Amino acid sequence: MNRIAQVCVNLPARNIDKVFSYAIPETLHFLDIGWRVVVPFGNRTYEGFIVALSALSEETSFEYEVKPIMDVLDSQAWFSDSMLQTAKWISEYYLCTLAEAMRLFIPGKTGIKSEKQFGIISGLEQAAMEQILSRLPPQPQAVYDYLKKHEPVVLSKLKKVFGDYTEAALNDLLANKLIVCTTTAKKRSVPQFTTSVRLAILPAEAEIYLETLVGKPAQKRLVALLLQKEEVKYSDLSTWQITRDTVNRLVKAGVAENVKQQVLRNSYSGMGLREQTVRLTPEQQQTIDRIIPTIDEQQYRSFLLHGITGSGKTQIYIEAVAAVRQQDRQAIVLVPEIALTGQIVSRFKERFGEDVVVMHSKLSIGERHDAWQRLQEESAGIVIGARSAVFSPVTRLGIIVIDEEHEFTYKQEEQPHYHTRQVAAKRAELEGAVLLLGSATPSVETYYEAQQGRHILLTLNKRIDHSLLPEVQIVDMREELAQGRRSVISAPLQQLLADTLQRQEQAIILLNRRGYATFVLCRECGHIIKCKHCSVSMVYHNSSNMLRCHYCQASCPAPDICPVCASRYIRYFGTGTQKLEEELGKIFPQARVIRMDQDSTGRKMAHDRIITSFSRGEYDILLGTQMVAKGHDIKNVTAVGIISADSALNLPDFRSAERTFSLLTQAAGRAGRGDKAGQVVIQTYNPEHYAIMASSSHNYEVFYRQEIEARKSLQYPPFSELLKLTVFSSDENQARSQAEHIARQLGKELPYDRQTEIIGPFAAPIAKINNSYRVNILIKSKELANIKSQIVELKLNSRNDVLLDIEPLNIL
Ligand SMILES: Nc1ncnc2c1ncn2[C@@H]1O[C@H](COP(=O)(O)OP(=O)(O)OP(=O)(O)O)[C@@H](O)[C@H]1O
Ligand SMILES: [Zn+2]
Repeated sequence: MNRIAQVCVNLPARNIDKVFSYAIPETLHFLDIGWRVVVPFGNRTYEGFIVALSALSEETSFEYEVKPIMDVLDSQAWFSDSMLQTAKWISEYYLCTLAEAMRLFIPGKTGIKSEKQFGIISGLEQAAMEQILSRLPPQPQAVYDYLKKHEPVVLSKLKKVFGDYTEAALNDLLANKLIVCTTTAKKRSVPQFTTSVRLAILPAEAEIYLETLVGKPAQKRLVALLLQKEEVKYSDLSTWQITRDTVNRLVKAGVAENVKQQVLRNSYSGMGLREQTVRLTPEQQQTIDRIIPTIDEQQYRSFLLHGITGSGKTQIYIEAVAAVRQQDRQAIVLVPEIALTGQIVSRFKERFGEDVVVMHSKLSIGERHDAWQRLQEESAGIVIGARSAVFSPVTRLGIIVIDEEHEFTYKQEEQPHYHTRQVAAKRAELEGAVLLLGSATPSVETYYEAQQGRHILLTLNKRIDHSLLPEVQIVDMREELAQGRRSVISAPLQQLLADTLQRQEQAIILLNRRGYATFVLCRECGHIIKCKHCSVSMVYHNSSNMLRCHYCQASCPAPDICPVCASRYIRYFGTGTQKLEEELGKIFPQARVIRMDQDSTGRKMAHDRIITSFSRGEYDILLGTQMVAKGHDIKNVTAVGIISADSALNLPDFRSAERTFSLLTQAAGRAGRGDKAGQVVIQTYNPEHYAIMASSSHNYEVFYRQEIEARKSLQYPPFSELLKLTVFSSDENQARSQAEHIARQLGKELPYDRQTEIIGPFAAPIAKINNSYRVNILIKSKELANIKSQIVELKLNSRNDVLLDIEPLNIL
């Protein structure tokens, strides 16, 4: 033992953020920085990541006993140097523990599963032991006898045998010092293997052996088969009517042997490979000509590809990735939500076949592990996935593509609150790779950065095949009302749908509220039915006749009478997607309508199935929440209707205009992507708002110019940095007083720092979610560095009742 490893122990706790020293035993002499290992910690076993190594010298002294590393989890280092550095950067920038940051890079929360196990304490005097035991109830006695026979036994096994009273019995035994408890660690992702059988002797010898197998037809069959096929999988044995027994006999005789091979699980395999030749348009060619040379340089470069909807951005990504693969470097391609982007996956698969690995949130940990292993071993060169794929263990990164870079799903809404774009930039920078951001509606921050020269701006201004952007009509819903029309579907939209159906073309309708009625009110007493655990109203779902909370998923049967005044005048208000579906059915009884929202897409890949059958023309109208607006490329869609452009606009958030502009522009951009012209109807109560006007002319620059002025005058990002601090408590007063205390503490330093402003504390607009009250503090600063170090000093980052969101996308 002459080397010491500094290990980041993968502890769930937020209040322990340091590395610990462990000795590297002789048997694991090959260990190096980046390996995942198993280490003892306290009286348990944990996964750890080696972050540094040092030689053990005479002078080294430790405050604690240095224990040896117990085991390894992989057959090579999991973290490359740049992955490790990215993790360190994340922990400093987003104020989380190093373990939290490193966990992002592994499949599952930890690579090992540890479990308690029990054994009896030996060396007790028989008489003394029996005396103690006799004073205990029968259950502990039974457990003790069992342990004596079978020790060591893991907790789950004991529970199976002894049921509910297991823990109480164990506690009794532990308290009386009759048994001991330790933990065992098991690797969580057990690789899958197939076993096959093959000859262990030369074919010529086998031919001779075959002659000796008189009266043993099964063995004879197997030897003959092995001579012919070299190898037979265990799983195929039954097709030849050969049993395991027969195999075992031949193995015993030394004639055959078993071979174990690892199977890599891949749920997307089976997608076809089709050669395709695409001739790039001159615009596409010019764009790719600017990217390729930088890929050859192998230096960090960052591009913003601003291309209108339907301008062929995906093809640019494909060409850039192909250039990276030619250099034998690897690519990470990020999409907002994999379930909604089947099209991009299949286009990459068509071009690159098995070289593509798809990361999906519904993959099992095992499948994820295998996918990552293929990247690590470079048997695959391209990974496509949602935000977490930015952490893929590719060994030689050449490019990171972020499609639809403006999407909010790139921000993780849980601890640590990282933004994929920033992590990607950091990784690309550390590895000398290209970062390619693409969107028809770039985020204001990214576009500003491009203006400042931090990204090279590339533009695509034309749609493929000369198709035109759709014509957009804005319908003022106040006028509709003045004309006595109360339907959620305006006259112009109804006309557009009728024309579209008549031409046998297809329509997409966007309504950003799911359910049937969005609130339930008693006409008599005015009571609105709210969730018991959250401060929001319950939404009525007609398919189940239930009220449901969209925040905590609580549900209850829809009431017939008011729970407060017992009146029968219960009324349902507000239109959700379910009600809209019903309305459409009334107006267009012959139309085939399919709904897509969270309620209709619960099962695995349901999104994909809905989009596929809609694009095959099995439905006329696709209606749903914002997921219908995302990236689909369906040529026969010529009409798009937006029921309410205002739902995002009315949020008290400085990004509400940006959200509205991009949602409308993206939704409108689904129409007229083939050779038929598209038409769009946007319904609104704010027809003169600049976000709505700009989206009706698909004009990003016009929107951006107004928006950036507004941001500047209010000093919002990109002109400042934000930090949101949320205090949680089940007690409303406690949450508020804690938040006030924190605001005072942080405020003390501020007189010297004019650049920083503390807003709040204020109750979050939805003050209570899942029985927990939330009070926010928003900090706005030219430079957050000071305030961040203050937060660390006050240890606010390690408190369990405080959440920190650096550069929040949701300030409410
Ligand atoms: N060079 C080309 N020749 C012919 N067709 C092309 C070419 N490039 C792209 N396409 C086709 O044009 C369509 C639109 O391309 P794509 O989906 O990449 O657009 P996009 O820019 O990503 O649009 P959006 O931002 O709306 O998602 C696709 O059907 C694609 O197959
Ligand atoms: Zn609720």
